[in-house]
Amino acid sequence: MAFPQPSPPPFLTSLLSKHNDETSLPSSRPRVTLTFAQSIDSKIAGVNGKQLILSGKESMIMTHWMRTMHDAILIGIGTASNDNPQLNS
Ligand SMILES: NC(=O)C1=CN([C@@H]2O[C@H](COP(=O)(O)OP(=O)(O)OC[C@H]3O[C@@H](n4cnc5c(N)ncnc54)[C@H](OP(=O)(O)O)[C@@H]3O)[C@@H](O)[C@H]2O)C=CC1
Ligand SMILES: Nc1nc(O)c(N)c(N[C@@H]2O[C@H](COP(=O)(O)O)[C@@H](O)[C@H]2O)n1
Repeated sequence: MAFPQPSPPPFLTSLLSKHNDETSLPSSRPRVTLTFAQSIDSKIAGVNGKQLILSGKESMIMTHWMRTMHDAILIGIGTASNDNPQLNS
C-alpha cells in the first residue's frame, strides 16, 4: 500500500504515545492494539466468514500505519484462511 505522507498522522502518534504513557502496566508487559471494522449491525465478516470490505481506503491506510508502529501483527487462523492478508505495511 502506498502511504499518502512520509510519517503516521499526528492523531495516531498522539493516541499510541498517550496509551504507553498512561498505562499502569509494567513495561515488561505487552501493549496490544486491537483494530477491526464493524458494520452498523455489529458484523465483522460476511456469510461463512467471507471477507467483507466494510470500511474504505482511509481506514486501510490507518491500519497499515498502525502496523508500522507495532513490533508484531497477530491474526487468527480463520482470518488467515478467509482473508489471506498480506500483513505488510
Ligand atoms: N472487519 C475486520 O476488520 C476484520 C474481520 N475479520 C474477519 O473475522 C473473521 C474471524 O476472525 P477471528 O475473530 O480472528 O477468528 P479466527 O477464527 O481467525 O481466530 C480465532 C482464534 O482464537 C482462538 N480461540 C478461539 N476461542 C478461544 C478460546 N476460548 N481461548 C483461546 N483461544 C481461542 C482460535 O484458536 P484455536 O484454533 O486453537 O481454537 C483461533 O486461532 C474472519 O472471517 C475474518 O474475515 C478479521 C480481522 C479483521
Ligand atoms: N480497516 C479494515 N476495514 C475493513 O473493511 C476490513 N475488512 C479490514 N480487515 C482487515 O484488513 C486485513 C487486510 O490486510 P492486508 O492489507 O491484506 O494485509 C484483513 O485481513 C483484515 O484483518 N480492515
